[in-house]
Amino acid sequence: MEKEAAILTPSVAGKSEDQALVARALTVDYGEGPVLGPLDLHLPAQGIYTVLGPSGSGKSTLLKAAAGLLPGFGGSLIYGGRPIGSGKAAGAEIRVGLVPQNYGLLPWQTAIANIRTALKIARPDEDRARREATALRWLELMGLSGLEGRYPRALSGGQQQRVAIARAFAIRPDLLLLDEPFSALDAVTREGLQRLLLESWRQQPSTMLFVTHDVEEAVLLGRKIVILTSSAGHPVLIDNESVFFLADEDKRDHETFYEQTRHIRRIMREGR
Ligand SMILES: Nc1ncnc2c1ncn2[C@@H]1O[C@H](COP(=O)(O)OP(=O)(O)OP(=O)(O)O)[C@@H](O)[C@H]1O
Repeated sequence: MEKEAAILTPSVAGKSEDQALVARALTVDYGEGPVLGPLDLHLPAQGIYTVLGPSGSGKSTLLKAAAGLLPGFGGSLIYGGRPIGSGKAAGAEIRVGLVPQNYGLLPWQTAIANIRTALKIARPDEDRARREATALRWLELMGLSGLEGRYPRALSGGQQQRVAIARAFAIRPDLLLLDEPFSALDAVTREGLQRLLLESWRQQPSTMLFVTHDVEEAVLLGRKIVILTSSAGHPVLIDNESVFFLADEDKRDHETFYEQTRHIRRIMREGR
């Protein structure tokens, strides 16, 4: 186990504390009463954290707050020691990659142009050839070679979703926010992308908040699992290291994986 942990854990010693994503008494109210919180979280940097909860429990709202896209919220949200503001993107200092539920692609740009645009904004100092190679590589990794020149309207839902994932990864963000990123994909593509996500994270360990409805996916990918309950209130934070540090090929068949999914299903049923 120790050997595996050494292989699988990126070297983040000393970094994770001061770079953590921290929510303190975070509350969100769109005008008709609180829909999230008060929420307290401390998620060390460079970890994958999966977020589960019933429909309407505030998962997307949490991601929007972390992306700095809400007009306002109560309490505080801090990443890397800096407050994430409201009403504006999280700020030039924090590079944020976001895969929203509706993919957020620019409809007037082709698949590759969507990635180019994001790279131009997030990596203005990189030369053009490098940005182009990055965009092409991510499209290829997502199984989209040959579709670079297509506009979003000429792509299937699952293809659009993969362009959005490619765009988010390509910018090498500090904070990667994914809202049900694999929901439109078939089971085989989904499993392939789950593996790719873990591999990419190991090579480029960002702090990742990953919203999903799928308990197995949450257990497979998360180092910790945040469970939001149906009413605004206390989230449950589950330590999932015993599964996280298993070798990928063993995870799904492992007794620990099975036990953890059962445990989480029970919490989701009982709300605590
Ligand atoms: N812009 C908005 N204005 C008013 N209410 C909103 C807005 N966005 C979300 N809500 C409400 O806030 C609550 C939380 O919504 P949110 O989308 O965060 O839930 P979710 O857990 O992501 O749901 P789902 O799993 O269905 O995607 C819901 O009751 C929703 O109706």
